[in-house]
Amino acid sequence: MAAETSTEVAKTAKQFVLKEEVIVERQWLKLSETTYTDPFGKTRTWETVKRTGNKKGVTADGVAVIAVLQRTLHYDCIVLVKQFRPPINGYCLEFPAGLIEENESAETAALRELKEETGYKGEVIECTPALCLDPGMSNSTTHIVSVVINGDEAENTRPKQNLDDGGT
Ligand SMILES: Nc1ncnc2c1ncn2[C@H]1C[C@H](O)[C@@H](COP(=O)(O)OP(=O)(O)O)O1
Repeated sequence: MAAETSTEVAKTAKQFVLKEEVIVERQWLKLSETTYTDPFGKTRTWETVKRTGNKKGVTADGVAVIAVLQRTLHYDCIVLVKQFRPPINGYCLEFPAGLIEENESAETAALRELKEETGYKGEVIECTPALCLDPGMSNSTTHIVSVVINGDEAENTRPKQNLDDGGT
């Protein structure tokens, strides 16, 4: 690595957002122009995507569930769901996931989404803090929730999905 020389400008300025202007807002998402200061104190802009709405009593936008299915005489399995995702015009194999509802805890949302998307009833083991998985584009946050499923229990032997319509 090159040694710092006296001609270089020190990157010392504390960075912060000055303003945010909404360019377009629709039902689910909005695109904004975020004006912020760079490390040298210069004003710059960023294109930012945020979810619309201001849900009360939630600690993140969504949850993703790492669910381990445990059954006697079987290897443990991680449960994934296959879903069509319009932004990529293709199908994804994903952890069961979804948006947290108003005043719902991450743990409750995780078990609800797991039940809706896979039919399994799980038990929460661990939950991460809210994680921002794509901060270069969005402020959207997710809790990753670890769950175990007792596959020997009667209600987990023939799980059935129970999805809503999805989309608009
Ligand atoms: N960008 C978007 N465009 C259209 N519908 C959206 C959307 N983001 C979310 N939705 C809708 C679709 C779903 O009916 C609903 C909630 O989705 P979800 O099941 O909680 O999350 P996920 O899509 O991760 O499974 O929100």
